[in-house]
Amino acid sequence: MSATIIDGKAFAAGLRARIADGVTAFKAKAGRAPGLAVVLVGEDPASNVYVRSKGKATREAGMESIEHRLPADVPAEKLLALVATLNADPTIDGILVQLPLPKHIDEQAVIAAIDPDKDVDGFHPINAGRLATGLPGFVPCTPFGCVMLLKSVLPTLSGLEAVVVGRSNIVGKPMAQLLLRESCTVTVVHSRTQDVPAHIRRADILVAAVGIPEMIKGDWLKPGATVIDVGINRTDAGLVGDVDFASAVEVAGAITPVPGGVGPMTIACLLRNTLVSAGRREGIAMDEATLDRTGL
Ligand SMILES: Nc1nc2c(c(=O)[nH]1)N[C@@H](CN(C=O)c1ccc(C(=O)N[C@@H](CCC(=O)O)C(=O)O)cc1)CN2
Repeated sequence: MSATIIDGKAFAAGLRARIADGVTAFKAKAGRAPGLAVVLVGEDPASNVYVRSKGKATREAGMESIEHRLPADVPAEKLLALVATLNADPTIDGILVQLPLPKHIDEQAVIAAIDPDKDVDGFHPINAGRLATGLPGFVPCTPFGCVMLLKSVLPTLSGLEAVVVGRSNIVGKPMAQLLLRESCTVTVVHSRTQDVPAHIRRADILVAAVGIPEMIKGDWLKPGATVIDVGINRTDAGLVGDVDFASAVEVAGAITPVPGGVGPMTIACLLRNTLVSAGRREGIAMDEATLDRTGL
């Protein structure tokens, strides 16, 4: 048996087209484009690529992209002052500080300084609390994209056993919350978990976000499971996920590839959150049901 390959690149292209339509409608009503400010500190090569891609995708969707690049040794106060300026700017609907930040800057303090209603990354503790308590807010882009991909291949998530591998604030924890919101039975596996394969073998849905190249093997999977691989690991053999694709594709029912699976959804969902933010800030109802449609 060979699994269905979940084409995140194609799904993200469809979502971005719906966002572009939404932006056109927003502009006609608001008389301005939604604005996304992205802040990059330092010269991390991967972050550089992601920030460039975000700017390009933002402009292609018809939005305003504002980029701020600060040197790696910038004092934290200067970064916090920039965030305060962006918070106060009425033309900015979304603020994103690219992670990771250099070691001398307290990431949590920077995230907490962003206006929660412009926090299109969904990382602010207020948005984490809103997600945990079922209130409307912003959901982190990567897990949000994972749920969209899951819904594109599964008729319902309700009642399914879901295992999330990894407990980061960016992916693992919000992913678990989102799956709970979809009425899954959720287990979070992490570095102290005993007998990880035994947990994974129970999973109808597996989300791997651990950052260990090809850690999860095909014979750890429940046959027919839906596998979402969030890992992006650069190895001598190229870019690989957290799941050993070659063995997993023979056992899973559906699986995301790396690259071309979850990654493209991250930027598409960022654009989605920015458009929704602009709509909320201007009192213009955006059709979230259409934006979040799960068919291609
Ligand atoms: N403030 C944030 N920082 C970071 C986030 C985030 O959501 N907000 N996520 C990651 C990096 N990231 C976006 O910032 C990101 C990662 C991967 C991709 C992507 O499209 N990946 C491609 C492969 C691209 C490659 O060759 O590297 C794929 O998987 O197909 C987009 C965005 C950490 N920081």
